[in-house]
Amino acid sequence: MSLLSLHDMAVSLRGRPVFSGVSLTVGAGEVVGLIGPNGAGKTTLMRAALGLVPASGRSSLADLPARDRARRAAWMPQSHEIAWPVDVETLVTLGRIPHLGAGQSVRPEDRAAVDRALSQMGLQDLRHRTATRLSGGEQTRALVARTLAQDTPLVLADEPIAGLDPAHQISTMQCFQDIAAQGKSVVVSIHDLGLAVRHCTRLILLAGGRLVADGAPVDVLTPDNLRAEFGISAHFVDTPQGPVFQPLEVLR
Ligand SMILES: Nc1ncnc2c1ncn2[C@@H]1O[C@H](COP(=O)(O)OP(=O)(O)OP(=O)(O)O)[C@@H](O)[C@H]1O
Repeated sequence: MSLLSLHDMAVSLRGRPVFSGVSLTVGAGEVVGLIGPNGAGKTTLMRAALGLVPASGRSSLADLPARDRARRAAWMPQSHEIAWPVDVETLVTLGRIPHLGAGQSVRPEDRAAVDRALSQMGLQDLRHRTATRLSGGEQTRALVARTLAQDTPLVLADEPIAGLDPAHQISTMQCFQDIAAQGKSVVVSIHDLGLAVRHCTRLILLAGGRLVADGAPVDVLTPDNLRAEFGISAHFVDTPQGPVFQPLEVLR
């Protein structure tokens, strides 16, 4: 079952091409890491997939009415700033809006989804704290929880682990794997290639205005791709504890 299908997508911003010719399909049960150097177009690609930025080509999500799209895909933007001084529980409950009718109050199943999301992000003790007064990483976790509470088949998250401590980076990626094990899928832009190879089932490398590679981490993070697109060398080995990837040197 396809949860997202992009065909020949291209975006130009202020007359400057960002990328073109991007086609891909995300099926059920995937954790897809969207990787590429700064400015490669990862954010723009996810926003185009959601219909949030004008694009040519086709996205299976972009043309849906906003409410239907919000029931199919949850979006966590790159900016982890929280605008309103509401408590964490209220913030996370906002993720349930697409499931509620106009004027309908929160139902037991919405509370259950909120509780589950708070627990997945380890936020139970912070649920009554004012979200804007949390630390940066705590605010990020609250926003991930809001995205999870939306309980959609697909999650698109833009650098959701940026700014988290190592334990929360790992547990957030593991949470995405758990979601995938339930048949949902996650597309996550990520700069930490070490965590990407350990937790993503598939990597998509965007660079130089095109989709350079799409496949298993070992097939995408080849020495050639690392040199040509990131300008680095790396140590990448399989160990009994799983794959270990360590960037080593800048090559240019
Ligand atoms: N509103 C905008 N107007 C003009 N150009 C933009 C706009 N937003 C982004 N761009 C440009 O589009 C390109 C892709 O940006 P994008 O944020 O998608 O990259 P990214 O891969 O997510 O980068 P990063 O890893 O730094 O977050 C960049 O060159 C950026 O300068």
